[in-house]
Amino acid sequence: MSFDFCACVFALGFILAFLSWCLYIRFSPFHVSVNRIPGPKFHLPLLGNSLELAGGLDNVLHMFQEKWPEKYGEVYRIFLGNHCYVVISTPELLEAILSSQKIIDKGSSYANLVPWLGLGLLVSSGDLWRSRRKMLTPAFHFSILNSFVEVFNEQSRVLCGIIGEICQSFADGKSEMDVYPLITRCSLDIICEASMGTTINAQTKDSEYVRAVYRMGQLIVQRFQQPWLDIPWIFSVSALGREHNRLLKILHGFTEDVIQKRREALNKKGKNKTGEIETGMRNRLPLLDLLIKTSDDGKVLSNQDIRNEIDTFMFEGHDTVSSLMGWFLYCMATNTDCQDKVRTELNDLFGDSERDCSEEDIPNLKYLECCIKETLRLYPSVPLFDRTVLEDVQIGKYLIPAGCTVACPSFATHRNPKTFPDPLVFSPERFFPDEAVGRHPYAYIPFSAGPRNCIGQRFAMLETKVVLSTLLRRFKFEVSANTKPPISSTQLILKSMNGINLVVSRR
Ligand code: HEM
Repeated sequence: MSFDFCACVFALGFILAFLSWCLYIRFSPFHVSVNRIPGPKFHLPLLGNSLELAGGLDNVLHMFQEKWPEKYGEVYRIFLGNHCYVVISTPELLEAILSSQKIIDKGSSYANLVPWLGLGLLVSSGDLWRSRRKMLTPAFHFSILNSFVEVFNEQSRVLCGIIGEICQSFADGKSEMDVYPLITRCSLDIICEASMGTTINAQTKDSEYVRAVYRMGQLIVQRFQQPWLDIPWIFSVSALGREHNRLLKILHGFTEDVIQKRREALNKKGKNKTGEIETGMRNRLPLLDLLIKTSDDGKVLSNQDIRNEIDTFMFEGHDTVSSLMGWFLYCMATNTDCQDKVRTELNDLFGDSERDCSEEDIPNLKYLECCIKETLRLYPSVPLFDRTVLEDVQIGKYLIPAGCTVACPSFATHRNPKTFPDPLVFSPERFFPDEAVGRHPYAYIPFSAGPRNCIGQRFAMLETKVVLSTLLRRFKFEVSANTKPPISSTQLILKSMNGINLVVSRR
């Protein structure tokens, strides 16, 4: 066969395949439904519309939450690979999705988390999720949460010590620093103690485990950017895949070791008269103790089940809180009038005293709470989360066919001028009770909403109030005119691509 003939057959085959593809995405029942939803007219096989996401991680945030909603509206659909995402930022339609007891399964974007987190609470679905959620809810009872205030204070003091030392090393007691890594290590120490009852001293010591937690977060995002790594054998032979497996060993090894030691310690301490395990830690009940207690020696929960839940809390419970605290300090530094108002509130409550922030102080930190809420409006730690639709569902005027993923872009939802006038202005007063009257409950969803909302919401609010009030009592935060502002980006969590660089000085 001549070369020309082969080239003709190939060209013809290509044209036929292309035409079939065009017919398929125009007339298949699935596409007939999704094509009624606004979105790009065409998408490529295997790639979908992913090419539009090319560039840095800041572009992913920009396309999903600014460019596409601007172009297509509050409901649009997009193909990533061959998968259809329906992105919804209308509060009424978000309510229909998030309050549903049927649409509770997570989308395919969570798959990369499974090797590390297994089928822990964040990733699991159906009855497994229902039973675990019920089992874990008591761990977040306010009486247990309040017992962690002591840990929040201890770690806040360590953080202040570290920041104070950096400031002191400069003649004018003022230093520009990236506060993000410092805050992250503080929240890691806190979540480790709360979930495992173990101190890792991430703030003061180098640790293989801490390095592995950091690196795993980055690696999961890198994997999203390289869709060919979704093919298991390619991933397993790639440099990233080999590193992934090495990190998994460290992460799982650490958690397994802690579980084993804690089990032994609890067995030694034995049980008190009421059958409760005595932890020797006053009222403090790390999540691990609850899980070991519930496990009934492996009959209800295996060691791996326990590990999955602990790893989930380590993942969900530190990066989200660090993101919030980092952006909060940035908002304070750029809105000094608000920083002054928080400080006045703190002065009224604590005066010059160096005492800890107690659980009784928490309800009095009203303006601080509004500032935290406003930070989460502008910079929601989880800027996009999703649900898989297992059965066709009518949402507003659109039929979303089974197999689609519905994405909830809290970042875009929170910047909608219809619900939040002058959306880019930092205004904590929006959360004063009078101002919030009449606002749709699903217009503000930093912790998601409905049955699959964040189980750690109260924990996070309590932790951030203690840590941030302690920081603002001791330090002043400003921005330097010469430093570039943070570039927000989606890295599962909303992070700055260039750190959070602030000028910090002692008060
Ligand atoms: C500022 C802090 C936090 C924010 C903004 C936040 C936000 C969220 C959001 C939006 C979800 C829903 C995700 C989805 O549907 O895919 C979620 C779920 C979850 N969060 Fe948080 N979170 C925070 C802190 C925490 C903390 C401190 C913990 C643990 C102590 C935690 C544990 C979880 C878990 C286990 C889930 C899965 C719940 C389920 O599916 O039933 N989160 N969080």
